[in-house]
Amino acid sequence: MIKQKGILFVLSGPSGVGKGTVRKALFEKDTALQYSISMTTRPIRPGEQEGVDYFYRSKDTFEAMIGDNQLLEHAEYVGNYYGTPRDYVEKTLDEGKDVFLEIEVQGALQVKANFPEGVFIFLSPPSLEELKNRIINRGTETEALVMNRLKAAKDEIELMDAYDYVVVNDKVDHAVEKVQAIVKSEHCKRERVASAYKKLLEVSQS
Ligand SMILES: Nc1nc2c(ncn2[C@@H]2O[C@H](COP(=O)(O)OP(=O)(O)O)[C@@H](O)[C@H]2O)c(=O)[nH]1
Ligand SMILES: Nc1ncnc2c1ncn2[C@@H]1O[C@H](COP(=O)(O)OP(=O)(O)O)[C@@H](O)[C@H]1O
Repeated sequence: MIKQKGILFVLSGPSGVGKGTVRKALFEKDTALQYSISMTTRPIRPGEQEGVDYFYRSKDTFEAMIGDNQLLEHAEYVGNYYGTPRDYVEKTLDEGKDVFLEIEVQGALQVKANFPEGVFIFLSPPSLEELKNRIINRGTETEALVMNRLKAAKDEIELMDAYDYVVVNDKVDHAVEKVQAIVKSEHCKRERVASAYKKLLEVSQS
């Protein structure tokens, strides 16, 4: 019997909406999802670790990887590059394990164009006012960068339609539960399709 490939889940949405927070809370629960660690040219922040939060690389190294087609997608976001190493994703899906990406909107749309069978989840803020508060409270950005990120967020929210699911991040626990429900439902859907396919083959062979 052919081994089934894993499912690619993509969590995306504007900066500051809580993607990182929701993803970390999701991975603290018992989950079989495999997180794909991204590569970035942005400086490491206090408390972050190489190979845990990101692979931190120079602009030259990043551009060489783009040239070698080693990234599944990449985007320039507020002055820095971010990208998903292709090898890890392909190898893990081939092993039958689900992969989870947490990326910004331009990158998610590139993945969708190349990998339409993925499951695309848009994490939405309860309001733009709350999004602004979250970015300011996080305290990682200067005032000019906060405004940049908010401007980007308004454009990104307009792209919500391209996603399979929208999850509002009102409370972290609620958002995590909704993402878990999506993962479960996608597995059920796949099992139903696989079992219907198996039955059809049995009928045609009898
Ligand atoms: N396209 C793309 N975006 C990414 C990737 N990794 C992280 N991002 C996104 O890049 C944006 C900026 O990330 P970061 O600098 O860590 O800031 P923060 O998420 O706002 O704390 C966020 O929206 C991330 O989700 C990636 O591999 N590809
Ligand atoms: N549901 C929520 N309610 C209140 N604050 C939140 C919620 N989710 C995330 N936050 C806070 O918002 C800020 C941005 O979250 P973060 O996970 O860094 O966003 P992103 O990864 O989308 O840029 C952080 O300070 C985080 O603690």
